[in-house]
Amino acid sequence: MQVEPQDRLVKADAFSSDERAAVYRAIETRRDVRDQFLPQPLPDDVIARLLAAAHSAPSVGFMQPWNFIVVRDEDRRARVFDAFQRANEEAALMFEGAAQDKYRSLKLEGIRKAPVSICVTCDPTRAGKVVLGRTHNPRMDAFSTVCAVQNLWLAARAEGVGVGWVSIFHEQDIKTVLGIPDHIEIIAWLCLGYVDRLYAEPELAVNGWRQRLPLEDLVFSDAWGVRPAG
Ligand SMILES: Cc1cc2c(cc1C)N(C[C@H](O)[C@H](O)[C@H](O)COP(=O)(O)O)c1[nH]c(=O)[nH]c(=O)c1N2
Repeated sequence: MQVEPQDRLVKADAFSSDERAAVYRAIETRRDVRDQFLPQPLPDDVIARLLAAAHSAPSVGFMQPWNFIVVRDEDRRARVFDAFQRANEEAALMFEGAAQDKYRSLKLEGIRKAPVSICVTCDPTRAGKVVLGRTHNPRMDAFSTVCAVQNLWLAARAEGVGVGWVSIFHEQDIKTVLGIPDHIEIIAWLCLGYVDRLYAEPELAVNGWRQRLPLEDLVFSDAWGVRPAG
């Protein structure tokens, strides 16, 4: 007997209030971690769960364009740190005066302190030339990969694992260190390790770099610029 697609539907009730609270707690207390990493290694089964969470992400045309390079090797991480340092100096020079001093005072990576890093990449060729849903915006493959990163980030919060996203480097430098082919795009360098303390607010807000915008300033009603009534 043929199984019709609708026979594959399963019950989708709302979560219990405890389950909901857990989801929102992960979302609200997730932080970008630079310095709070504890030295103990992440067990393989924890890494496997985080990668499974990432791999559960939505993707355009179910393209699943991601790869995950788990980097434990200290020498490679040291070379990535060197690439960060070079780029970070270039970045500092893009700010002027007091902002440059402030920028230099910020901690913006935990590449060597975190016991493991995961480089998340996007393969634009994963599902052939024409991909359902990506026909009119090729960047949708990268957006899909970012969804995988966010899944991993939230799952990590629930596991007591901190994640720090580092993007201050020339992509080619990291490709050279990890042997990544030319056509693959690097989406994220993630530093991972157990944490027992996290900032209650984004570290950049705590350090006075930039504050969270009021949500109501960002929400429009029906058309751009139209504020919701009331
Ligand atoms: C695409 C992308 C790239 C980066 C980041 C994030 C994202 C989404 N963030 C982390 C960023 O600073 C942080 O998410 C915000 O400051 C908000 O803080 P919480 O994540 O809520 O703690 C980040 N942080 C950092 O210290 N160095 C970096 O290179 C980057 N790069």
